[in-house]
Amino acid sequence: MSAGDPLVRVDDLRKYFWEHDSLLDRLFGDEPVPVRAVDGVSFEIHEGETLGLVGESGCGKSTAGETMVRLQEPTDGRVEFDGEPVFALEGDALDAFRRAVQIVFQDPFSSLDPRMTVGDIVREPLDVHGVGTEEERRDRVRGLLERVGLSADQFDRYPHEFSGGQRQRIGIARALAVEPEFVVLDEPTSALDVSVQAQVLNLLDDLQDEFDLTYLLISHDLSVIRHVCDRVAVMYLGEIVEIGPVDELFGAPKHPYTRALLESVPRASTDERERDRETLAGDVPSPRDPPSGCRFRTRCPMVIPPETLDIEQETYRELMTLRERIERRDVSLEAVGTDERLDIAGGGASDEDVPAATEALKNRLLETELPPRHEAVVDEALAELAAGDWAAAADRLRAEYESVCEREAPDLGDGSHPVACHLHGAAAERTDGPSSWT
Ligand SMILES: Nc1ncnc2c1ncn2[C@@H]1O[C@H](COP(=O)(O)OP(=O)(O)OP(=O)(O)O)[C@@H](O)[C@H]1O
Repeated sequence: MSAGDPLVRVDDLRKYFWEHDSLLDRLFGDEPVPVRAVDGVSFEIHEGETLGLVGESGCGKSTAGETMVRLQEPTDGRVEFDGEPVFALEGDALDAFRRAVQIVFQDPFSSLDPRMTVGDIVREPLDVHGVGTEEERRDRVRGLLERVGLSADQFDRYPHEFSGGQRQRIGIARALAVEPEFVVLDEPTSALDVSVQAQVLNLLDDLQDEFDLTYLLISHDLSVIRHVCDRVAVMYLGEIVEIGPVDELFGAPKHPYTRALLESVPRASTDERERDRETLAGDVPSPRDPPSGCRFRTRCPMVIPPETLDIEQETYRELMTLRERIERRDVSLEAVGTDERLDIAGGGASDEDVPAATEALKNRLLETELPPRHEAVVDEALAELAAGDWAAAADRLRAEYESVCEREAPDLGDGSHPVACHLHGAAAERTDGPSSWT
C-alpha cells in the first residue's frame, strides 16, 4: 500500500442469502429466491478515518460489515485491506488479518460468554493468536480494563455483574487486545441507555487517537453518526445511495432518502419541530424482490414524472400506486359499487355495466380528484379493468406515467460526495429538484 491509498477498499461487494421460500417450493423444486442483503456496494476507508454506515433496519449494514471482515462468505465482489485482497487470504496472512481487523457488536449482553470471567474474555484473543507470555497477557488485560474505564480488580468477575455500558467497555477491550488497525463497530451504543451512549462514544473517540484506529461505524442513529464520523455512507436496500463528508451530508443532503432520514430525526428547535416534515412512509421493501430502477422510488417523495407530463407529485404518486396495484392484481373486483350489485371478479362486467363499475372502482381506488387530462386516462384504464383486462389497464397507465426512476437504476458515480439519484443526473435539468431544496 502506498501513501494516500485507502486502508480498506470495498468494490462491488455482494452478499445474498439463499433460502427456499417454503416446503412447497422445495417439493416442487422451485428456484430459491435470494435475499439480496448487500447488492453491489463500493467505498473506501482511509487510515485514521471513521466512516459511518447508516440506514434503516434491514438495509444490509451488518451484513456488509460482517462480509468485509470475513465473518460471512461473500457472494461476489472484492475487499482489499492494506492493499491485499481479503477473500484470497490464507494461512499466516489470514491470521494477521484476523488480528488487524476486529468487530464490536451491538448487544453487550449476548456477545460476551456468561461462563467466562471478564479477564478471560479480554484475554482470549491473545491466547488464540499466541501473543506474549502468560504474565504479559495478564498485564495487558489489566491495562486494557483500566484504559476502557473499568478496574483491574474486576478481572475475575463475570459479565452479569456489570451494567450494559460496562459490558460494552469489556467488548471494546477485547477487540483492542490484539492491537487491531481497523475496527467495525456494529451499533455499539444502540442497546445502551442514552446517558451512557455518549460516554462510550467518547471512549471510542479517545481510543481511536491513542491507538491509531480506523473505524467503520454502523448505526441507524444519525445523531451517533454525526457525533463520531468523518464521512458517511447511506445504505438503502442493499445499495449505497449517497456518500460524503459528514458536514456536507448533514448540511446539504442530496438523496431524497438521506433527506427523509434526516427529517425523521427529532430536533431540539421548536421552529423546526413545528415545520412540515417529509417523513419516511411505509416499510423497506423486501430484499428478495427489490423495486426496479431506483430502489427508493416506492417511498420517494420526489419521483420524476415523464418529461411531457405536468403533474403534482401527490397525484403522480397516487397514479403510480394505482398502476402497481393493478400490476400485482391487488384490487378486489368483487362486489364493486355501493349496492354491491356488480360482481366483476369472474371475467369482468358486461358492456352495459362497465361505466358504473368504472365509476365505482374510481371511488374506491383514488383519494384525490384528478385534473381532467389524468381523469380521462384513468377512466379508460379502469374501464379496461372493469371489463377484466388487467394487462391493458396496466399497460395504459405505464405508457402514460412510467418514470425514469423505475426504468433505470441510477449510478452512484465518483467524487467526494456522490449520490445515486436521477434528480442529480441528466433528469435533474428538467425538474425543480435539488436547486429548490433549501
Ligand atoms: N442469515 C441470514 N439469512 C437470511 N437472511 C438474512 C440473514 N442475515 C440477514 N438477512 C437479511 O438480510 C437483510 C439485511 O440484514 P442486515 O442485518 O444486514 O441489515 P441491517 O441494516 O444491519 O439491519 P439491523 O440494524 O436490523 O441489523 C435483511 O432483510 C435480513 O433479514
